[in-house]
Amino acid sequence: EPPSSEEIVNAFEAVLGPIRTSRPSHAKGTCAAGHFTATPEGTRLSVAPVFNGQRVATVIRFGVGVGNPAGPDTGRTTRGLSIRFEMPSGDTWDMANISAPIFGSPTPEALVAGLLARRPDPATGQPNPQAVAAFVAANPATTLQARWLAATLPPASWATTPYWGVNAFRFQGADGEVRHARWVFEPAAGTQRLTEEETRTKPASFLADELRQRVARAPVEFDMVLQFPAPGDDVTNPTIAWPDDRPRAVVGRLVVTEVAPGPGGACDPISFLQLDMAPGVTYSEDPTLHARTGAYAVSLSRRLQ
Ligand code: HEM
Repeated sequence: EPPSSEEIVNAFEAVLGPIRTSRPSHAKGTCAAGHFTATPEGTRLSVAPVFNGQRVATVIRFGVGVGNPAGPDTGRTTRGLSIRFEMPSGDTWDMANISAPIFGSPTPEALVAGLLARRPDPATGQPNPQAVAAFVAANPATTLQARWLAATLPPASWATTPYWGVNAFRFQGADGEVRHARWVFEPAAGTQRLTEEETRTKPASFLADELRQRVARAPVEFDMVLQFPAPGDDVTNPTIAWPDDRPRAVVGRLVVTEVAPGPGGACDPISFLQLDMAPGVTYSEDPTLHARTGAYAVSLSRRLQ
């Protein structure tokens, strides 16, 4: 039995305290807006309306993978790119992507157990080191994302990192064929990272102003790229990336044209609910994907109370 959405959000609260107004994950963020247009290849590979080749308006949120809205922009955590596609029909499609190719838990069970193992001990206010060590020893897959992040300098800008969707999905093409794929948003500006020294000297909050200045000069753009698995590649485990040499297809371009002048905005009182969208883009068998939407909805209802 996987954990319920309430049990998942309760586990975040056990570590961070009750959810008030900010998200328990990617608590820090800035709203933006823009548009997305599928390439002809995207229209061929998915019959979902978002890939029909027309310009689709988007609500965007750039985030920092911290539990505290005042957390630093310089830490070895993920950055986020969340997108709500608003179809002219009024339908929406949401996604929330991160600046790492892998997730920190192979299953929702491991996510909940990992959070509970890190709950502060009432006596010390700190997690119990034995409980954390025992959990990690029993769940080595939960260390892979942290190891990737420790070995990779943080992005110099929200505009200069790839953002991976991480979970695999099933794309139904115009030919009726259903193909598993993962996506990544590749920055048109190229990948640029902070230097080791900048991770110590940059202010705790620089990403929002950097993006505002950048977008004031010219739109910030990303290519949406699909990656297809080879036989034997695991479509169910988000802690393992598929090798780089797998076939890829550029399916669309995201253009960021506006950044909110300060905190708040259209991205704040919503949650990016990754729904199972039939037809065109549906869930794979990855169990963490199935756990997301319900947990995001419970989190949203608690932070809007
Ligand atoms: C077991 C799987 C997962 C669970 C239970 C989970 C849980 C959550 C929750 C509760 C939130 C806060 C939602 C809100 O209040 O609106 C959140 C946000 C977020 N998650 Fe996940 N998550 C999971 C997997 C993932 C994966 C695989 C990714 C990577 C692509 C990811 C990326 C994000 C991002 C970027 C946000 C911030 C969204 C925003 O900007 O509003 N999550 N997650």
